[in-house]
Amino acid sequence: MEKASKIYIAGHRGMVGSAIYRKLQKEGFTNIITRVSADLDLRNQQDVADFFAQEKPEYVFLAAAKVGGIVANNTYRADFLYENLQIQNNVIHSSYVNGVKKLMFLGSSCIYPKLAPQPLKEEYLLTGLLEETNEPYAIAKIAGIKMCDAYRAQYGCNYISVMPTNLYGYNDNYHPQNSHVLPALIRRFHEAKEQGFETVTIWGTGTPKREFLFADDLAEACYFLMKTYDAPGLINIGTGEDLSIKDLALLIKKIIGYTGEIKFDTSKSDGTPRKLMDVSKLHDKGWKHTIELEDGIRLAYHDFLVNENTRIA
Ligand SMILES: NC(=O)C1=CN([C@@H]2O[C@H](COP(=O)(O)OP(=O)(O)OC[C@H]3O[C@@H](n4cnc5c(N)ncnc54)[C@H](OP(=O)(O)O)[C@@H]3O)[C@@H](O)[C@H]2O)C=CC1
Ligand SMILES: C[C@H]1O[C@H](OP(=O)(O)OP(=O)(O)OC[C@H]2O[C@@H](n3cnc4c(=O)[nH]c(N)nc43)[C@H](O)[C@@H]2O)[C@@H](O)[C@@H](O)C1=O
Repeated sequence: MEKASKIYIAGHRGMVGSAIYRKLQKEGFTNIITRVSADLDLRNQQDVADFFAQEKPEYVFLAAAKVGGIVANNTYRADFLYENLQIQNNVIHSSYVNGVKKLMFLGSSCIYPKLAPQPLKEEYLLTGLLEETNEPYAIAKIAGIKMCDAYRAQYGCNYISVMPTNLYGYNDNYHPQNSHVLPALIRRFHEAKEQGFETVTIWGTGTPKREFLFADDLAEACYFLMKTYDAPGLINIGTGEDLSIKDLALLIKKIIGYTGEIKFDTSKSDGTPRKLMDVSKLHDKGWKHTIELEDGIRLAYHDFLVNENTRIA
């Protein structure tokens, strides 16, 4: 990628897309194109075809998707399948039709079988049943990986698939029901502290383990891989370290300074018991994360506070 290369970031306003946008701007790229969903609904095949024919980007970061936590995934099963298939089919196909040199598709760690051996190696894909709560989303993501590989096989497209672990950071989604666990707990502990609630309720048993990568670290990895990785298949992006939801809650409780009690609502699903990524393939290529969890949570909490008054949901 040259500094004047025409780069399209699909989903540039999202947590991941905005982190990639910041990274490319910091690196001095001068020809980045973006569209908000109100102006270009990526579910609309003709509008996407017209956009690509008109703009002809050379590089594409596909960070647009319908994204949410375990309850959102399990509630809007049809939307997670339909919208993500539509978005990725349209962007990947229109990229091929218009000669995009390289495209990066963002998948997710949920593509792996629920009970696969840990840590998760890339070759474990499709070796077992998926976690029920986010199967629609996972099926869509797996289809995206296979579509990139199929367009490489048939048309020679250099379209790569990267699998991030759970992410958090600036511009995260703090919706009380639809968000992921880390932003959800930042908001819940903050509001409990501000309003003097005696207890904070965590969903599930607190025993599942999760790995968390700061979104700006992910953007660094995406930039690194867009420059250096040209292979079919998939590559994991994570920290290689995980912790239990209970320990995550205790860490966020400490950082926010909440002094009440924690309760567990075991009527809510735990989801996958563990999904620690094996990141040796990425480490062997020369990239490692730099932002550790406690520092990252402090940065995310500050961002939450700064944007608290303008938050819609
Ligand atoms: N958050 C996480 O923990 C993880 C995320 N990922 C992946 O990273 C990518 C980005 O996730 P994240 O940044 O968290 O998500 P966000 O919800 O923060 O951002 C999603 C973006 O997608 C855009 N979008 C959604 N639907 C449409 C549509 N119909 N047309 C056009 N744009 C649309 C939105 O655009 P607009 O703002 O203009 O409406 C938004 O900017 C996704 O592929 C996700 O699967 C992978 C692993 C973990
Ligand atoms: C990135 C990844 O993210 C999702 O999978 P997930 O990691 O299971 O998602 P989650 O962050 O929502 O939950 C993690 C764990 O945390 C527990 N938990 C406790 N209390 C809250 C809580 O208040 N909110 C949420 N959301 N979870 C909570 C929750 O019960 C679960 O045990 C999918 O999008 C999947 O497709 C995917 O790609």
